Amino acid sequence: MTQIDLSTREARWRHFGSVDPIKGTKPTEKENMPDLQSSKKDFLFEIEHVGIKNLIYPVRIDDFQTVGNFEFSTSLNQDEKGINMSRIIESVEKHYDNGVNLDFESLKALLNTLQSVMFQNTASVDVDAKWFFNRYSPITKQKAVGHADVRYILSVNNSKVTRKSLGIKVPVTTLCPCSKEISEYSAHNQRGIITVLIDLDTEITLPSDYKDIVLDGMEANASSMLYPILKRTDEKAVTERAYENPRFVEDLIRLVAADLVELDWIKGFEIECRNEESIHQHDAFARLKYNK
Ligand SMILES: Nc1nc2c(ncn2[C@@H]2O[C@H](COP(=O)(O)OP(=O)(O)OP(=O)(O)O)[C@@H](O)[C@H]2O)c(=O)[nH]1
Repeated sequence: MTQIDLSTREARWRHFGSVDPIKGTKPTEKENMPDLQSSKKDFLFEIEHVGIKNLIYPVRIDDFQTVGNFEFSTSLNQDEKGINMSRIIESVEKHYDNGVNLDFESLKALLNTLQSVMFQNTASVDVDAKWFFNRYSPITKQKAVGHADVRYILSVNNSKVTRKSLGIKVPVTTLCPCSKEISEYSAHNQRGIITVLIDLDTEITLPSDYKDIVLDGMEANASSMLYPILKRTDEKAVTERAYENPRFVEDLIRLVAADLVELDWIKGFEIECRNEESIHQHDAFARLKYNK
């Protein structure tokens, strides 16, 4: 076998089939490239939302750094072919400081940047992230880090906020009331996953702990909330609390709704609880929607 010198990357690439680029005929300088997106004529329809989704970017929630999955969009007029999508991430970068702050004020500032660089009246963001927080065990008060999923949806039209929504998803324990009622002893319980999507009043200033208030409404109404650390005294308390507070999926969403309905900064909501049943292969669920 003839010996080929494969000591450089280039030599190895060639060896594996790489070839030189062809001498092209199209311009390579930006100023000479056609800007198709910016071409103007009648494109039949205006578009409500055009943008990017599944953009994974670092975010900050309270003291924790975490990861956001973003959808950003703007409107597009009938006479414009396309948006300049690279400007979306350029706008995100303008508001990036060791992560994008996940709160409504910071997202609004980001949307205002997007509106101005895109020359569009409306802009929207829909972002999901893991929300970490300190959680203390119920009796021994041992601290650990718990988490829920949080979602922010914000839309602006000119200087007006047209949609402001908060979503939270958290797992809890639900103990079956029927099983408790009919059995000589014990009761089956399961992991319930509660999801709320709340339509917030855009005119009312939110309390600083709005996320915690909603999370408390979701967890405190369950048979038990979940804890990262439980010592024996904690485990006894959690087990007995669940037995004392049995909940169907229907009970739980109604009790969460009763808490949310009292809050004047909430205009409406959708709540779902899905129980991963421990005595079935299927799940049980209940969902309700309420507008004040
Ligand atoms: N509008 C549009 N852009 C797309 C689509 N698919 C990919 N692109 C993006 O087109 C982008 C490049 O276009 P622009 O953002 O307009 O780049 P540019 O014209 O050099 O940017 P500006 O100098 O800000 O005008 C890339 O970021 C691609 O991701 C699509 O379906 N529609």
